[in-house]
Amino acid sequence: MSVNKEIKRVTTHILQEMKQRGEKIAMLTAYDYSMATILDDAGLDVLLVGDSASNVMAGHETTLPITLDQMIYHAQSVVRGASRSFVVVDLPFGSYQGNSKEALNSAIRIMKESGAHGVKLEGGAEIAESVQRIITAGIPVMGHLGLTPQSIYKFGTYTVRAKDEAEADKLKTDILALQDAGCFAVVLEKIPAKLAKEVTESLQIPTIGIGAGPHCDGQVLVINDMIGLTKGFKPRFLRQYMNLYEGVKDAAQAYIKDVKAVDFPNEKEQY
Ligand SMILES: Nc1nc(=O)c2c([nH]1)NC[C@@H]1CN(c3ccc(C(=O)N[C@@H](CCC(=O)O)C(=O)O)cc3)CN21
Ligand SMILES: CC(C)C(=O)C(=O)O
Ligand SMILES: [Mg+2]
Repeated sequence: MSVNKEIKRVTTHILQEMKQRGEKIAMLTAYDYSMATILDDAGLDVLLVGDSASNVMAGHETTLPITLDQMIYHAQSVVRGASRSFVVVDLPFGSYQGNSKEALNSAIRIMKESGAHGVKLEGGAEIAESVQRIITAGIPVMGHLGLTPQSIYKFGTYTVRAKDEAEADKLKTDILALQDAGCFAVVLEKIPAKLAKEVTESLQIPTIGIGAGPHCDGQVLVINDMIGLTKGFKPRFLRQYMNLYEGVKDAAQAYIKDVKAVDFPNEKEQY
């Protein structure tokens, strides 16, 4: 028995228990080591290495261009910073839609090369076979329904999903398919709060909402959005906890001023 202080890692089992006792699951995205250390220390239950890295890290307009190799690089950095949080990694567009073997290979690469604890895939019944195959290999899978940004060109907009009955019925079928395939949780993005409540109550596994109301078992936001780094991005579902854009800009301008004025470095800041 090791005498080292044990760090109790959040597991999928703990997340199920949280749903059962009504404790909400707090999840945020993370893409790099420094932010992961802060968020892990703050007590986040789950860190998501989101393919939103394509937008907020790389500056792409959509999540489509980011590659599996790039996701693994972000995941490795986050895993090094997370001692307690459960780390989930998005399988990027093009790394799992082909067939279930491709999906399994991509999931295995993420687990083997990054040390993350689970993967997330967008889609419903059409990916259930892939989900099942990944879970059979021992890899925890999180689902993602509602607004699925990897299929943005099928819809053309980022508007709220499953507002009409047909789409809501499809989501209900899809989420059951994901639960039956063995997903440990499902992200619900931009769907009516009433629908999210209904499916959350009907499921055994936790739902994690983003723009899906207060009745989900947990919430997720993109870290850059909630600390106010993504200037001009203020959808209704977003709560901004700081304005880091202005904070960093002010700091940078103070630095410029000090450098130009030969105020920095001073006597104490040199050798
Ligand atoms: N920075 C960032 N935050 C995110 O939440 C995020 C990403 N990037 N990239 C990947 C996806 C895309 N997501 C999005 C993108 C747009 C809206 C959105 O609601 N946009 C506008 C317009 C919606 C409309 O056309 O009605 C809004 O103001 O609501 C929501 C989620 C969520 N993900
Ligand atoms: C918005 C969350 C759920 C996500 O998938 C991402 O950040 O990529
Ligand atoms: Mg994503």
